Amino acid sequence: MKKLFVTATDTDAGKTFVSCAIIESLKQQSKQIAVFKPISAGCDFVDGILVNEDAKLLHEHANCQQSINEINPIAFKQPIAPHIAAQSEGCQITLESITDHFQQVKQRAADYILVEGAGGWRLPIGFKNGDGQFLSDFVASEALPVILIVNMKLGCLNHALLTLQSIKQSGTDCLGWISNCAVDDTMDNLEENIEALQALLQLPMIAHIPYFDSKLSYKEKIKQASALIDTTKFNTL
Ligand SMILES: Nc1ncnc2c1ncn2[C@@H]1O[C@H](COP(=O)(O)OP(=O)(O)OP(=O)(O)O)[C@@H](O)[C@H]1O
Ligand SMILES: C[C@H](N)[C@H](N)CCCCCC(=O)O
Ligand SMILES: [Mg+2]
Repeated sequence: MKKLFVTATDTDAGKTFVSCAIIESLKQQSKQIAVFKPISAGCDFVDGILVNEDAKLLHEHANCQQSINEINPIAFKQPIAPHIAAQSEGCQITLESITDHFQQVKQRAADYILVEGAGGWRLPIGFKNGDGQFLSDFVASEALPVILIVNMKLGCLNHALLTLQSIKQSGTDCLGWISNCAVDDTMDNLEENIEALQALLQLPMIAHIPYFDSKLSYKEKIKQASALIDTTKFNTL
């Protein structure tokens, strides 16, 4: 069973969008894919349970018959930093609970487990005796290979390099990176920025995903994006 952790330079960089494209690309190769979005913030009540849009999208694309609750066990209503949402509800997010929930996903007969982060790499989950705890600690403890999504906009070079530095400091392997135009295709010198990232990150490039016009349906955008994913980069897993 291969595992992937999808992180990004920031929230709204396209982690869910690219995750769905990766899943579709792997499904083309008849793979079974389970998914995990351990923590979400920004949910609606559906039939009495908190449902997050990312969890719904991952549920729609994955093919291991998981429940929404298995995919996304820790969910908060407010679209804010999850540890703050937890505090305001009088609870705490713990590494142990994330690890416990992940055990259930690992029982699935899947070729791949794709895990989507929340926010960026160093997402705080809480503080213990003055020390921060981060979602990246879970990734390191499970030794999940990381895919870094870079949202191509001014400032992304610094964000991408800091993120990779921190991934390496965690002792975690970064499998490759994906450039994603999540907002539009109008970044000045887009090509030169991609070249700079290739030179500076020194990571396999798994895809360049352009901005897909908002007139297309989400399904159609994902279909087109999935054709751009170079899944041969997963062969080393
Ligand atoms: N290449 C793209 N073309 C068009 N729209 C995109 C593209 N990438 C992302 N988007 C859109 O940008 C928005 C943010 O993307 P997404 O929700 O995947 O970000 P995220 O990193 O998963 O955010 P979060 O931290 O909340 O999980 C979504 O509306 C998504 O459909
Ligand atoms: C609500 C949003 N869409 C994300 N799911 C949560 C982003 C948390 C970011 C925390 C931070 O690094 O400041
Ligand atoms: Mg997301």
